[in-house]
Amino acid sequence: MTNTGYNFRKYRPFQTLNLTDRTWPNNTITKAPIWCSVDLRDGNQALVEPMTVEQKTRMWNLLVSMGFKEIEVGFPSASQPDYDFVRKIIDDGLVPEDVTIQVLVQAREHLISKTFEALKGAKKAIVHVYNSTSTTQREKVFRLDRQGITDIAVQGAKWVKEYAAKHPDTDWRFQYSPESFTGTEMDFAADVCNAVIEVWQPTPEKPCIINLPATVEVSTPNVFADQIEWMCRHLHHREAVIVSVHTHNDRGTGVAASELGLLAGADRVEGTLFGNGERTGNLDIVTMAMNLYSQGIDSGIDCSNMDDIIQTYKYCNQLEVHPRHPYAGELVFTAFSGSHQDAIRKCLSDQQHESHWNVAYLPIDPSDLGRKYEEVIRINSQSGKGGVTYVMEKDHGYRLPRPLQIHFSQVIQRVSEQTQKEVSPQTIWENFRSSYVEVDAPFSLKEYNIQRDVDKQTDQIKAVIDGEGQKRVLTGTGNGPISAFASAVRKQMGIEFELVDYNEHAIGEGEDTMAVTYMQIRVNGNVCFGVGENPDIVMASLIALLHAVNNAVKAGWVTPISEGQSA
Ligand SMILES: CC(=O)SCCNC(=O)CCNC(=O)[C@H](O)C(C)(C)COP(=O)(O)OP(=O)(O)OC[C@H]1O[C@@H](n2cnc3c(N)ncnc32)[C@H](O)[C@@H]1OP(=O)(O)O
Ligand SMILES: CC(C)C(=O)C(=O)O
Ligand SMILES: [Mg+2]
Repeated sequence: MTNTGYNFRKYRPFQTLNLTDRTWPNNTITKAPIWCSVDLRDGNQALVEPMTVEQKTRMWNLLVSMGFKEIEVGFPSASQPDYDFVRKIIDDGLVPEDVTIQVLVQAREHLISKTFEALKGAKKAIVHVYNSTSTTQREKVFRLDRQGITDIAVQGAKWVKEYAAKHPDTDWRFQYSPESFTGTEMDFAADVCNAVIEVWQPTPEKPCIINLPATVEVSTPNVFADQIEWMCRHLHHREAVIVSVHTHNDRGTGVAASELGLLAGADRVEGTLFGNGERTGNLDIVTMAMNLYSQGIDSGIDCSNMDDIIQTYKYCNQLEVHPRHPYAGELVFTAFSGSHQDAIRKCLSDQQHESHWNVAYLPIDPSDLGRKYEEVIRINSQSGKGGVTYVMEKDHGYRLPRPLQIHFSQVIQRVSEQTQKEVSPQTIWENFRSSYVEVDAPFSLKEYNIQRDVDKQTDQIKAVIDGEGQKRVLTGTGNGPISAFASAVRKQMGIEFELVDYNEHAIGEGEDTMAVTYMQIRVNGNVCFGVGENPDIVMASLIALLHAVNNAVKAGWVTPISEGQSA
């Protein structure tokens, strides 16, 4: 039943910006931005249970190891764990020389004072002060006009500057965010930021950061890009200002908005691993970094141990990573569908001849992220011959000829339809063996002997076969061992068949090398397959032929005669 409150008329469209001379659509991203992880602050403040100091330390170590050079470590004036954590990384010397810690604070003096107390002894730090500037917040929350909101920002900027001056041993940098920027009129956003910039008087040598947040994502990313381009044009001392974007994901386009923000002139992005953060989350830095990586750009962020990153993320945030999460999810490199598997298998086998990664359906090489190729192709009822063939070759070294690929994939298709489940590589292997390799009934080959007549170019075979309670000695002649054996089977066992296809290859190495042979026969219009393996290639071929014959007998397509009967 429809919920009567469900009414789109309750909402109005987002405001766009009339920026007709926008330049960002013509730009491309050619280098990584300055990254700032806000996992320990924005991510943390959105958790059901905020991180303990121990969890924060684990997350910190991960972020440092991944290569982040700017890390917002908390809101130390807000809570004891945040304060204690900041003290811990400073007192225990856990901050590498090339990493700058950042902390967030409201534009309120007692909180700023506490923040500087928390940072005592830091070699360098970014103090990030914010206040809300949007129309809604001005009217409903702060009940102040534009001037009143500007005064809060300017006062906050002054306090930050004054407290910094009292602690000259630290190399300070300042950051300001007009919180709820995307809900703010652009002229006012620029005015507030410029007022703050004028207080700080940044220089190119000592720039400040103006961070423009989509605190709530309210528009399509192109509108956000217009806003960023407009701000970049209107900020004072642009050469001394690092423009940063901080996107959230309310409309599901947090990554797109940050990427377009870079096209529009931003220098820096704030975000979190896998996008953990308020409501629908922040910009997902893993995705954005991997998007760059997959374009041949050094992202500066090391995601090569993706499973370790996920483990730490889960432990610290008590959250899961969705199986479809870009680059990281358990299923994102997996193809179940037949045509995808076929294309992947063909591209992978040709990849060695390519100068760059060129594999259909796989935007990057899964092994770059520590993922195994076993995860790439998995088999269910949507899979065709490509997937089964891939598993047989990748896991076991069996290069099935095309007709057998088609036949065997139908065997596996039936298994998956019956079980209505994914078919594991182990089940594929067991079915392969029971269908073609371990088919020693009703007949099995015990021994054989070949005599070659060099003049006539023929082979005469004598083969001993067990089956149906008797031992038979078959003899036959042909232009090779297989045709000699085939002739003996036809004549002495009364099994009429046509040899359709024969393939073989070696498997294993050195003393363990085995011949694998694939035999396809036609019996009364029906196709049967057999596979033989043996160190001796002739033996392997004869076994394969007998396995194909056994399959025909088992299917009831032919009835062998007993010894003594004539064919
Ligand atoms: C978009 C973001 O992610 S912003 C970051 C949000 N993160 C957090 O809030 C997490 C940590 N925060 C906290 O624990 C608390 O907010 C504290 C401890 C910092 C402050 O708590 P409180 O003193 O109770 O204040 P609270 O945050 O509720 O703010 C209420 C008051 O501060 C004012 N205020 C809120 N934000 C700001 C700001 N950025 N600058 C100046 N004043 C502010 C409000 O107008 C309100 O004033 P009023 O009491 O006169 O009506
Ligand atoms: C504090 C600011 C930057 C923030 O997290 C937001 O606006 O989303
Ligand atoms: Mg935020």
